[in-house]
Amino acid sequence: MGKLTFSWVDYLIFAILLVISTAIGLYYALSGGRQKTTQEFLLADRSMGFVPVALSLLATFQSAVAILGVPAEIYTFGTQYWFLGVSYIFGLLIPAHVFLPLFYRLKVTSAYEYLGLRFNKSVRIAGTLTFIFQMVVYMGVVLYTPALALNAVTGLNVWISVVVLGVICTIYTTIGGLKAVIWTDVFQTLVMIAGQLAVIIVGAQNAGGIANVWEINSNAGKLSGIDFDPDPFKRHTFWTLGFGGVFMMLALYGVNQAQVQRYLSARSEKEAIFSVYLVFPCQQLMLAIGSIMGLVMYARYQECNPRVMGDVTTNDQMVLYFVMDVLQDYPGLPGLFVACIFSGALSTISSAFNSLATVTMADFVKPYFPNMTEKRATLVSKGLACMYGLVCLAMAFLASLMGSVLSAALSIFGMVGGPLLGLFIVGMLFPWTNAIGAISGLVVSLPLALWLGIGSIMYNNANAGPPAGPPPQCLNMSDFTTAATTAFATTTVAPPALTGLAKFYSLSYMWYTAHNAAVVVVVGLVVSFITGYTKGQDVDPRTIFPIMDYLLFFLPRRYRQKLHCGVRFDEMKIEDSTVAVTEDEHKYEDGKYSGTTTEDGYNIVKDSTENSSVINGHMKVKPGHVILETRM
Ligand SMILES: CC(C)(CO)[C@@H](O)C(=O)NCCC(=O)O
Ligand code: NA
Repeated sequence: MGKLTFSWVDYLIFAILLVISTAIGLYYALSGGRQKTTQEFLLADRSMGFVPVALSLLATFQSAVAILGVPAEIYTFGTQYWFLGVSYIFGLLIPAHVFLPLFYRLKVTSAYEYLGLRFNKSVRIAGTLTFIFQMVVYMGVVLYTPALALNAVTGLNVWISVVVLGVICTIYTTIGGLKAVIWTDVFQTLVMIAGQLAVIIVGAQNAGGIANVWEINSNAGKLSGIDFDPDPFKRHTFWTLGFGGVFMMLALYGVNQAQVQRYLSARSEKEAIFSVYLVFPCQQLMLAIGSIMGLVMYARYQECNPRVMGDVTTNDQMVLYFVMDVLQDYPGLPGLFVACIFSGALSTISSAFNSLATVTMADFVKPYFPNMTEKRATLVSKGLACMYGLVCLAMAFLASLMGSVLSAALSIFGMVGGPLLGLFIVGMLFPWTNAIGAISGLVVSLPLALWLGIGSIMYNNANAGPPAGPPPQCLNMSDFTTAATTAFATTTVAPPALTGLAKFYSLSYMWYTAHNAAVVVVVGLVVSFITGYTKGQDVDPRTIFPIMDYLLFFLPRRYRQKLHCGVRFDEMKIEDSTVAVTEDEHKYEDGKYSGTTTEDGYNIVKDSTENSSVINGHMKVKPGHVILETRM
């Protein structure tokens, strides 16, 4: 197979992507508040509507890794992976209704401020460092993947792509702030969808129509039924994907700063929740597009696997090989597809730069320089966004060491995102956890997770079987060799039973997040009870999620209250609300609000009123105000 040749139309389309992305950055550098405040640069002035927020949420973790990885996965192993879509239901509902409202209530800028409010400064810093580590490693994979794949099929130098991507992205992120990041995400998402649809349409046409594609895959047994095998060591089953996947989604959509920042950039909490709802169909669409492309690929290569023929050396090159194969005669389309995979990468690393700048600012700079001027703070934020861009370039070198990129990326989410999710879960659901417990949980879980994850990657690389996929019955191919047949024959040999460490390493990577988060929770609770657990009345009720009220909603209030373990949720409710004070309810004297009923029906019995005031007939409860006692 020759290298993919680009016509001038292809170059033009690719150039348009880069020019429009940079132009959006320039537009937001010169309009609105001109990126002069951190509110604008890091939080888009909290002015975004739900549609751009949703598309941006979608684009953050949808990079060239998924675009190249999902079809290759489906092509090789059949459609089982598609069941990951099941996990999106709870994987998005829980972030929308548990994590998001909590961050809004606490008015944080960095998600890890929560850890400071719930535990202490050390836990907050540990959380932030974990996040930085996760995103920096992930960025390396995201930047390197498209560059490597492009190199394989077009001969374009890997480091040229890496530098073009890194530099363009650093520029528009640094000058345009979060508004530019979100609007380029919107544009790039559309390019991603267009590029993949073009390949599917042309590919399906060549294979005799989509119905034919479906039938070929069906006859070959590629359309997997639901696999209910509970074995957690099996890579993809209904449980690993549909259940383990929920935890991966929680780590990404619940507590990852990149996404939390998008929630906070929305006009209102309602608008933010709505954007998460809108992510659901979009995410399903992306998964379906990737999966169908895998099926179309199979239909084309059912009789002759390019991997076995030696034309393709890794699974990650399959998609580009296929694109080159079917789009060659359509000038412009190869360019569109390359624009599509670059869009995937750009929209991910731009989110990463901006969120990394935000946490570094909020968790490391602001607390130590509280009097910094807004002008200087914005300048520092821009410097940070730019610095992370350069770090990301360096990380691309490291990524060249990983195996299959899709499982590598998802493993990173679980290896580092899992322990981080665990910190939030043990904080939000278990009031007894103290700071020592939380830190211990992280300190035990993270190394264990890295050992499991890296061990698994190394073990699998060392024991990688011959290429799987369609049989090499390339009888019509002149370069068919017996070597290929021999290579293929070994795939049918049953894998040996695994024991000891090998068994440990073979835990499905889809369970990583859940497993690693669970380690934090168990260690966190055990250590808390050994070192003296925190009493319910001593934690800030705003940092706890009253899960019992939801699980046991049918119980009468007074029973449920007993299950609050002393956490003063009722006070929080009033602190958060505005109390309606009608004429005849003005029973209070000298600023005492006793006898007042709040809007949600609580009767204030006792309070401390120094921080309260009556505004337009409403009692406004200011931060710091404590309602000492309430009754329903
Ligand atoms: C994160 C999910 C699973 C969410 O659908 C998906 O977008 C995905 O497989 N991402 C892989 C990582 C990446 O594309 O960078
Ligand atoms: Na992306």
